[in-house]
Amino acid sequence: MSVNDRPSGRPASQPPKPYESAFLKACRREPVPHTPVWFMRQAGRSLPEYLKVREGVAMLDSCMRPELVKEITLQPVRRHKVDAAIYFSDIVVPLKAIGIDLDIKPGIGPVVAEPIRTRADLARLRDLTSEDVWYVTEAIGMLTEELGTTPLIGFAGAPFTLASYLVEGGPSRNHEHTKALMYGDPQLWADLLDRLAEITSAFLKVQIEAGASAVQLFDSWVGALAPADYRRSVMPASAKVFSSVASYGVPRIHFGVGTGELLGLLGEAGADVVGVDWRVPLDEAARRVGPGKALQGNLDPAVLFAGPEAIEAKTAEVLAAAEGLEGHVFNLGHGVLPTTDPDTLTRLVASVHERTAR
Ligand SMILES: O=C(O)CCc1c2[nH]c(c1CC(=O)O)Cc1[nH]c(c(CC(=O)O)c1CCC(=O)O)Cc1[nH]c(c(CC(=O)O)c1CCC(=O)O)Cc1[nH]c(c(CCC(=O)O)c1CC(=O)O)C2
Repeated sequence: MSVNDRPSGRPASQPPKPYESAFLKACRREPVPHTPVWFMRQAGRSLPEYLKVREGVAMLDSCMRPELVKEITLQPVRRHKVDAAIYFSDIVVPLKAIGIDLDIKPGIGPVVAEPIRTRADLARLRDLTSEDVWYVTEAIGMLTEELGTTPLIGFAGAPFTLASYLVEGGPSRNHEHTKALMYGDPQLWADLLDRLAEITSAFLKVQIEAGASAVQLFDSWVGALAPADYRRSVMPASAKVFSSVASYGVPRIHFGVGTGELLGLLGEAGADVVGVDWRVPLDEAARRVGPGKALQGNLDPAVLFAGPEAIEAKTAEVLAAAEGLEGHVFNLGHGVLPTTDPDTLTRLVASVHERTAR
């Protein structure tokens, strides 16, 4: 059975639904009891309990063990009382699942053994089936049971960011091979992004059908592009991903770093919620995105190192800029930095809840 024709029904003993949660209401731009909060990278290296359960287990191996994924995903929900869980995985997991030879090297990030740069290489990007990622379905089944009314966010890397890892062979500052392909062979580039859009769509569908109640598409590196190039060379693939999951009716969040000039286009690609990094205040971001979308963000993750008074002041600034928004999900402007004191995160959640209680 392909991912596309899987029934979307849940088992007979249905877990309590997160539909009325503050997080999903904010995504739908409905009134909320308080501004919901979650953090990108809320699970992971900032938490001692994460470091403990990860001891001796390689990153990608940990993503393929449902019990461990469940435990790691729940850790920040228990500790910080965030309004949503994010499925513990990594953006390269679906590529690994279709047989791409890659690893996540500690201190470096994803490294691809044989980069994808020619038309012949495209054949290595086969379709993803739900069987390839059986552990995702199993982990999400367990998670939604335990989470009850707390929503679970599924996620995937967007075609451009995945292409950057595949073409460069690893993390890259300037994306020179990626851009060389994009500008130098537009047809091969379009075919590569379309292939990645198919894989990403299938991966998000698996997560939604297993019980994820929102999804976030991470286009982390797309801020490296000018708007005209984004519109021409990247937006069609990202739009294909968003439209492929539209019929499920779950909120679709779109996030990238350094995307101030692209915010309108990130929304236009088909997002219900646009994620904003710390470089653009939320009121200005709302003008750039236009009506009909919620925003997510945008405290600079480095502010969490500045001490309680500065954290409170910067939090108040973010909330003030968010005051007139149609919908606001509080988050950092990018992932939690690994050396962040987790207590600052717990206090931040409580502070946002207190300041915005209605
Ligand atoms: O700089 C680079 O290109 C490498 C980045 C890198 C990736 N996976 C990686 C690393 C190494 C590392 O973080 O040290 C490797 C990676 N992925 C992850 C972890 C756990 C952690 O951060 O402590 C780690 C570190 C592995 C370890 O514990 O040693 C898990 C992960 N990646 C991701 C997520 C989704 C999320 O952020 O909430 C999550 C789940 C977090 C959660 O459950 O709370 C997403 C991800 N992975 C990745 C990217 C690309 C861009 C970026 O990180 O800035 C992105 C998207 C993004 O954060 O913008 C690639």
